[in-house]
Amino acid sequence: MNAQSSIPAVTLQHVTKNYGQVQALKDINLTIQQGEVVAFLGPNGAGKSTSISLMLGTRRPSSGQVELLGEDPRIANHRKRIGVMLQESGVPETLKVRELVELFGRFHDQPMDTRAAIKMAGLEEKANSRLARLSGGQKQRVYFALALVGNPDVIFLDEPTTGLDVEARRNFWDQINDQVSMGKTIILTTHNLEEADALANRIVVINKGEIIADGTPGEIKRHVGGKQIRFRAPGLNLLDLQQIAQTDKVQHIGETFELFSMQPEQILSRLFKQDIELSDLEVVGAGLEEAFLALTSAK
Ligand SMILES: Nc1ncnc2c1ncn2[C@@H]1O[C@H](COP(=O)(O)OP(=O)(O)OP(=O)(O)O)[C@@H](O)[C@H]1O
Repeated sequence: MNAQSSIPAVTLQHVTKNYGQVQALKDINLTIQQGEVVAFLGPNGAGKSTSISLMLGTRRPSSGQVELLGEDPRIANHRKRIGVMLQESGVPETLKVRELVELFGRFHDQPMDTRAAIKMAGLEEKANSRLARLSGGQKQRVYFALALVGNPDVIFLDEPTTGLDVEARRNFWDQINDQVSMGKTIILTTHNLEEADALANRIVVINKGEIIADGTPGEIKRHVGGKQIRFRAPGLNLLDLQQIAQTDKVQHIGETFELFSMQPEQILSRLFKQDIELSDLEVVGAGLEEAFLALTSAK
């Protein structure tokens, strides 16, 4: 590792951000190394966009320290090493795709060839179209090309696939994964659990301004307990099951009970000992969605 790449991409130390009475971020501590692909995952209003804006230096923390590539994020020189795809881009819609990509490339010292950036974003057929004539999904690709064209070391993607259909989303994931395989640092925000799982090697779960989990997708899934148990038991009520299972992570959906446990065998054995009749029994590995729900509802 050379000295350049040993500098973290981002550090946040004891960072808080208040908007008037609203405490959007509460004492956040986080280091993202270069080469990591990190997804900020959280519900609406969790503080994801605020975190990104602090990392980009477009907002200042109320207290604490933020560094981008080892320096204050507002240092102009550093801005040349980052690529940003925000939800609102504000770029002129009268320009053609090729013109826009070329223009953005000029803001950087070592831009990519315009054609290469257009190809990477899968926009070859639209290169001569004006932005105003593109669909929402195609515009998102243009914003992606604009984030890439400067050949950045660190790429920020704020909800990159919101509003895309399943196929467009998967195509977009392929393009993001191409950047991952080139060793770029990628920091993205998403509500989409499948997206975090598909792209990131680290997921930071944020809720109500606090980091409530930070790990690989596998670790996040394990955080909630190893297995999901699902069954029907007509004679059983929720409180009794919570007592038998010794957990309150139990849900009653229609006639089906669902619970999470690291020791599903012990719970099942206790249920059988009490002669509780179960039907439609399933024991499966807990998914990211269950992990996320359990994490955010625990707070
Ligand atoms: N400019 C602002 N003025 C006042 N409050 C704000 C401002 N921006 C964000 N907030 C508040 O700060 C909190 C965090 O918002 P933020 O936009 O960072 O969340 P988010 O996780 O990105 O949400 P979403 O997924 O909905 O985009 C919310 O309570 C929000 O209402």
